Amino acid sequence: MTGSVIHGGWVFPQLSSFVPGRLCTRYAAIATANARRSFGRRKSYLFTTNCVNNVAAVTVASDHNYGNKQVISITPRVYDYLLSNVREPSVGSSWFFPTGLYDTLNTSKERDSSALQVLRELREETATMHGSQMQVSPDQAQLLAMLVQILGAKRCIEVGVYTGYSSLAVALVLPDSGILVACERDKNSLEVAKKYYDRAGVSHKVDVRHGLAADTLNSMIENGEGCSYDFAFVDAEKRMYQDYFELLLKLVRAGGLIVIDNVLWHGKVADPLVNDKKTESIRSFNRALMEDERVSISMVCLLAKRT
Ligand SMILES: C[S@@+](CC[C@H](N)C(=O)[O-])C[C@H]1O[C@@H](n2cnc3c(N)ncnc32)[C@H](O)[C@@H]1O
Repeated sequence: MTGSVIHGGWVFPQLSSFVPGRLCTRYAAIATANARRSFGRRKSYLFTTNCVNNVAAVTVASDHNYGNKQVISITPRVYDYLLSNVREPSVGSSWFFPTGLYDTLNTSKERDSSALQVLRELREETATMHGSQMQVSPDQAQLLAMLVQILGAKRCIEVGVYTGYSSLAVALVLPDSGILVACERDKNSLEVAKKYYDRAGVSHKVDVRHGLAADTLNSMIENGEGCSYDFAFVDAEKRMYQDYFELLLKLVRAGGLIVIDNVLWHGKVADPLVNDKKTESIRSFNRALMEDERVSISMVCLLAKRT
């Protein structure tokens, strides 16, 4: 079975030579699963995202290796510009397109203006917390939400919720009948997430699962939920990526989408001098994906600046 491979996105050659301590790259790939032995023929997509944090300068000239495209410098100014074009909700804005959240919220004037700001408020509260750099950036959240909408997803899974920013972005665009299974091992973070699900009026769409994500995913499979999900986002333990991927391939339907974060891992995967366990594990995961004919993949790079 042959899977089509989509290669898109941005290239950061010689990444390790650019202020490596200040670069944090995340990557994601899109994969199409063409076949599953135990679940029959299927097609799903895996999408992985990158984030480059605090990039001082990434300067690369045009090069025929990159199709004569110039790899642009990403500076804080460029990233600020990008962020200024993100529709994170603010009062009166219809960030998330004509369907989903905004329509729902408009049915209740009371909820309207406050709920539209919930993501922003969650981000602000998270910024004061330990581990806040783990949260996806507004542009990443917007992309996740858009992918969910394009897919028409109703049943979603998130592995690694933290305080809930990415899961809230997804839940907000799900239809009222939609569900997001939110897997997280840290109870305290989940308390924050639940508070904001409530405030945004999406608690009924989020099935919070406290515990180790692999256990939760396994129990969902045992529960007969195979091939019943449209979308999954993975943003948890890096050394578990291959396991999460295999479990999610069983849970996500043919034609579904799996998004995997952090696959460039601060640029370390491209640096031969870095050989720690997490980096090695992500490298090996990326290599395996390249060979995996069950899926079509696409690696893209998103930018995020640490606060
Ligand atoms: C990068 S953060 C997730 C950020 C989140 N997606 C957001 O945008 O705010 C990773 C989270 O995964 C959780 N995590 C790590 N390993 C886990 C595991 N084995 N099972 C469940 N959650 C796990 C951590 O507690 C942490 O909250």
